[in-house]
Amino acid sequence: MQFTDRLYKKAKPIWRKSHDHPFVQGIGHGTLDIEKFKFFMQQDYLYLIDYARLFALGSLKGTDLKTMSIFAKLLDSTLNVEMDLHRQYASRLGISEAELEATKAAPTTLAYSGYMLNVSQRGSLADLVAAVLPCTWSYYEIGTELSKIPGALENETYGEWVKMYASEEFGELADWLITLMNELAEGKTEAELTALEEIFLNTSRYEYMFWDMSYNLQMWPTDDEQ
Ligand SMILES: Cc1ncc(CN)c(N)n1
Repeated sequence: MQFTDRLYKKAKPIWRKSHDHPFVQGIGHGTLDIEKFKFFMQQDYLYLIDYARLFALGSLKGTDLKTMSIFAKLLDSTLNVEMDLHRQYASRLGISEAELEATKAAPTTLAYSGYMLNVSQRGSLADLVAAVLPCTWSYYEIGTELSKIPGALENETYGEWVKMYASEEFGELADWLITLMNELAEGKTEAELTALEEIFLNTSRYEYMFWDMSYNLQMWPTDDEQ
């Protein structure tokens, strides 16, 4: 059994909750309230800025040119393909690029990005990959699953989103990170593997919280005006 099989098995109940979340199902069935999607897009844009930074850090921590160049590809793809989808959606939804970048981070966005960056900055390349893997892998799984719902890919509002995350190109990025995770896990002690597993489970939990935050338009409970 590969290390990522073990991770997948452990995280499955959490991932299942994300798949079944009304936000995710609403995208697949085209029934999601557009205000919730707008909120998600803006928060996700902020999240992706830090997610891109993680790939830059991966390139820095990589010890061979192949690893460095694949992280560079992940960085480019995040900044110029995935975030472009957000920019296009924002323009369709009447949000300017300046507004997108000036979005105030919600507590879950801040906590999730902060956790990933903290683990990756003070840890090893294996810690970094364990932190980002649920993001890429679970989105590919969600995209693929939603793409099987009749009409999901053709939906006027959410079809492009489903297409992006179900695409072969996005799947290749997830596959590459899976392979790297298994390579980096080789020779590690059980205690080290358990620590990686905990990071993977934590970002899986944050993934669920991100859907839930977006569905509930959850900002700071302390501020009246957001
Ligand atoms: C919160 C979150 N997690 C993952 C992804 C996929 N890159 C994303 N866009 N947003």
